[in-house]
Amino acid sequence: MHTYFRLLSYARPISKYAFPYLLLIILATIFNTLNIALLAPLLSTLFEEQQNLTAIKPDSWLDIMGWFDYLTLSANINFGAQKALKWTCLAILSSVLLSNIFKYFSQRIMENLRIQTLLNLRKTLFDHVMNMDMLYFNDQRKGNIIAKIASDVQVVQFSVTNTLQVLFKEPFQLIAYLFVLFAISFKLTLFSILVLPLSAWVISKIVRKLKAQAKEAQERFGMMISYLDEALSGIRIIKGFNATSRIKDRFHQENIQYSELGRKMAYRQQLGSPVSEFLGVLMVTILVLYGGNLVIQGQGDLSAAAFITYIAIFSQIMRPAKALTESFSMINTGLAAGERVLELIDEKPKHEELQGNIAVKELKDKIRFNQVSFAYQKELVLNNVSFDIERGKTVALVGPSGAGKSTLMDLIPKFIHPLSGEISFDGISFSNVSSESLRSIIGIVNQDSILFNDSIKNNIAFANPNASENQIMEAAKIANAHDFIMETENGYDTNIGDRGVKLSGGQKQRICIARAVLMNPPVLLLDEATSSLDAESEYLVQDALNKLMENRTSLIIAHRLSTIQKADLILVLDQGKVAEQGTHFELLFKEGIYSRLIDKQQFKKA
Ligand SMILES: Nc1ncnc2c1ncn2[C@@H]1O[C@H](COP(=O)(O)OP(=O)(O)OP(=O)(O)O)[C@@H](O)[C@H]1O
Repeated sequence: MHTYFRLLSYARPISKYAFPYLLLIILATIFNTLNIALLAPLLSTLFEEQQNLTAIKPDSWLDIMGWFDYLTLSANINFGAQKALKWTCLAILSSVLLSNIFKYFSQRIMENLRIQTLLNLRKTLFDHVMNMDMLYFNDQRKGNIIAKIASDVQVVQFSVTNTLQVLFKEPFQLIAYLFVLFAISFKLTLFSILVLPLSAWVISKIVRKLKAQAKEAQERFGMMISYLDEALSGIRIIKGFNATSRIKDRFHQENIQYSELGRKMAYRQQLGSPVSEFLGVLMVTILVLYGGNLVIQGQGDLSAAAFITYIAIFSQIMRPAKALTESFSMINTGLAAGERVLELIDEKPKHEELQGNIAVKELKDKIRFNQVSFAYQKELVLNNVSFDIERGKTVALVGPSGAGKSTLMDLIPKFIHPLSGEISFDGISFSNVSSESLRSIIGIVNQDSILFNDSIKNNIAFANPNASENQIMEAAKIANAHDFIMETENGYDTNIGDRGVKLSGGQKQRICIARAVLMNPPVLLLDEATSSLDAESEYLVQDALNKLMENRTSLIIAHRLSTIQKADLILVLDQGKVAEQGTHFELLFKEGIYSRLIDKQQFKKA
């Protein structure tokens, strides 16, 4: 129940919807009940003996059936049977019309509430995911997150608001029907109320298992989205490795399992309806036998018309009862999805306390690493690393694969936080520096050029959406990208496809460089591409990078000898430790790891 109310809190302000909804639903219920209750006067108008009619005014206003009889009989006596029939029909018709008008507007209100919940919940989820720290995504399946935001939320809003609708509406309808039933025959209604809980018990037995199945199904769906995402983003590799049939098979297996679960759930869900229908008819039969006997024996004051009306209403009473039980079966699916959604909302960023609130604007002196260690799990990936990145200088990171270069670089924009030791920015501890301000002065140019399915213009202006066309063009010129951009179909407005598929490797890199040029950050983090480009493209990229690095403080994961040679400081990382540091010639002279790396020609001679 706690889950339910938490989910419902996303429909805030609920009072905005609740009061008008309640009012409309009460009106709709009254008129809906009236039009069935009017069956009795209709039948008596048709079948009553037309002689010696006397209309008796009922004693209490609560005796509605008595009032109906009184009014129709009065009409019958005063205007004749035909006119009375016309009046009754008109009353039924108006009542149906009014009930439907109120029902329609109540549904509109509920729809607004549904949309509001969906909007709020999805926004909260997405905002929350975007605020999580980078390591969170390490342990998460992307598909699972997508499934939660895209589909679970939909299930939640549907089932939660639907239950709300049923919970608000059907009890009123139930009470209204019961009220009329009691008005027709107290004895018979008392008898039937005793049999009602039986059907509720049988149905609850059927739906109990649904929640666990629903949860499993949603998790499977998340898995399927994950496979789909991996398959689509890795399509080139999959085809290249002739792995299409294996991937198809894996997806198919997942699809089968998901469908199987869906089938089991549907079977169980669908069992609810026929069972409750059968139980309903069973109860009506029992009533017909019992009540019919009362009528035949002339016991009690039940007329034939009242008895038929009674049966008509009683068969209707099963509908709200059925809707209630069905919505309880559906709420299980909703709650299972709700728990998955709330699980994500409750996930807290691991290092919230290290966000810091001192805003930095520029680097005046240096970024200092003082005995910094870091571990993703247990094993130290960085071990007591100390060095300075001085303003205006270029520091190159070199070392074998897995040495910890990218990890070290991720520490600077505070994507991850040191396990021990301290990083400081102009003497201010990183834990006090606001991540946002820090990131606003850091430009990142990555190996896997992250581009979005948008125009070239918008991709370059990503960090600076208010940049003018001229500024964008200038940046592209510095990044040696302007010429090829002009050759594309729509120039700067050309769409580059998913992750930039329509561009070559070198072109993608130059767009990323243009993006950094436009951002014009004082500090630059650069991961030099390892993928080989042709000589021409290589030259253009390298030239663009050189221009980008001019007059900036840069930390580079270097793969090119030319970059390394130019660096003010080279940091040789090995198994998480700074094995050597110095300039190119100092390190060559040492004849340590660095000179061996150079000997092995691990660097590109660009
Ligand atoms: N997100 C992660 N979760 C867990 N372990 C990680 C993660 N990223 C890297 N590692 C591990 O940390 C170690 C250092 O990795 P890192 O990527 O920093 O090395 P690198 O020097 O940049 O390597 P390369 O030159 O191959 O990119 C490796 O052993 C790697 O397995």
